[in-house]
Amino acid sequence: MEAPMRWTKKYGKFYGIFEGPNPILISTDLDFLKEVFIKRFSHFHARKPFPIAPDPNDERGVNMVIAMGDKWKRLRLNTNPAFSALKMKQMSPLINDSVTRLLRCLEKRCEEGKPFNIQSEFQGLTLEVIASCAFGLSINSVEDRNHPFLTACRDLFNRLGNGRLRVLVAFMFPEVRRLLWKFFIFLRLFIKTDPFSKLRALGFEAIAARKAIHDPKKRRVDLLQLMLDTQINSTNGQAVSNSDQEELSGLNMNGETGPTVQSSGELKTKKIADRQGLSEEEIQAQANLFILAGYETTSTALTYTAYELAKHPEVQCRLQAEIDEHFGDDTEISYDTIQKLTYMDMVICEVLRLHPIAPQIIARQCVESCTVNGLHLEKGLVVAADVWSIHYDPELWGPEDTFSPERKAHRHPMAWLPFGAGPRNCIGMRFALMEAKIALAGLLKRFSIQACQETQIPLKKVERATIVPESGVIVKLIRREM
Ligand code: HEM
Repeated sequence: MEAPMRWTKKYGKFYGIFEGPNPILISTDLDFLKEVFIKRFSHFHARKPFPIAPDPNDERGVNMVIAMGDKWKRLRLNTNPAFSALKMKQMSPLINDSVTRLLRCLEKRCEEGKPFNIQSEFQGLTLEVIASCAFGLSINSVEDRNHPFLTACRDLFNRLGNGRLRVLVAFMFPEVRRLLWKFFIFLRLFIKTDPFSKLRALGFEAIAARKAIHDPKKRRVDLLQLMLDTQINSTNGQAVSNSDQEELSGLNMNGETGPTVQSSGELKTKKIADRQGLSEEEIQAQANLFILAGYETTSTALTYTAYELAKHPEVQCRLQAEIDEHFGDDTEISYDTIQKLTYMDMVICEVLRLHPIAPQIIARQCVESCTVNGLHLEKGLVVAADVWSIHYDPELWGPEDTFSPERKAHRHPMAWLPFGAGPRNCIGMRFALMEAKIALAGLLKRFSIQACQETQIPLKKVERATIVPESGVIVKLIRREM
């Protein structure tokens, strides 16, 4: 976590490291990063290769994070509409249901009057929400902390943090990556109880269950259904609905240069092929990915927010005033009202600036040699943003590195990177922010979060697949006078 910050202080805005034999250029030069991530995207559309992963061009079972080139573009084009503002609004009642259950649990915590780890409450919430939206499953992990789905996901994230030796071997000898991956797939044929296999099986079950529903009145609007609809639409020769065309125009291999998908190199405009619907294997792979990408990240964002609010009661009071002004006694926290909470937005932005959750993934691989701002970059080179140094840069954010939501009025498009940047940024950003805001509005309307003796300040963090508090965040809840 701290190493790139130290190196940036020592070597400046550009320097290189090797991961095994693989060269990585690390930079904090915002204009250069803007070229790589946004403007020259057609030369940098691949991610840094994952140490142990399937072949990115593999037709089956590749998810959007791993896929490259035309394969990635087709997955993203087909999935983007599911994350539009309209679809978020339609999905928000599902989130509200889970938040209502969360509030009942928090009511009990408050009555007990004892300190508790708020991270595990948020984990129950975000897993329930993403399982509902990505798989159509009702798992009630908000109340049932030992739900097999929740334990499988926790187990999976703990495992992702282990296996450093495997990762080291894969970095040192890139040619064994695919072999290692095939070996693990082979093992899974026999060990059907591992969390990956469980998730995969659940994904296929969910697709089959959804396909068996023929009554349009029973149709749910969720991520799974919207991905299945791409199959129907493409059979009709209409891969995406007209209302989604606008959303799709935002995805552009050329970054900022206009709505048409065009590029140099191998990425050509292939409108029909791009919009060909998703296969079942692909839907299952994306649904699994959403569980992994949406569960721990969003619960961690909520946990860091609780930590900062507990430490800064004055910010919490101002946020509560904003929530009271907009919500009155309504029980349902509507999507439209959430959009009006400008201070809430500033608070979350500031939390994610101080606590980036997945900065290590914000990197691109050069797929075609080129020169960017006078620097020649060879095909295969990985360019990574040093997110920590950028987020804590006093020239960008002012001399204080304390929590101060008001400072948001900013800046360069590459100065704030919690969700990455460019056409390959986080597809779930809108979803995560909506969920976090609904949860916080519900919570802060009824309770105040209070730091106590057990609250670890400063917070120790640990780097696993994401960067999380080492032992959660312990707080107390106090009921508000209404
Ligand atoms: C606070 C919560 C979240 C954070 C901080 C976060 C962060 C990130 C980051 C940093 C990236 C890499 C972006 C880049 O390389 O430019 C990413 C990618 C991604 N995220 Fe998120 N994420 C969050 C929530 C979610 C949710 C809820 C979902 C799905 C429901 C999701 C799905 C994805 C996917 C599929 C990608 C890969 C996109 C691609 O390669 O085209 N994320 N996320």
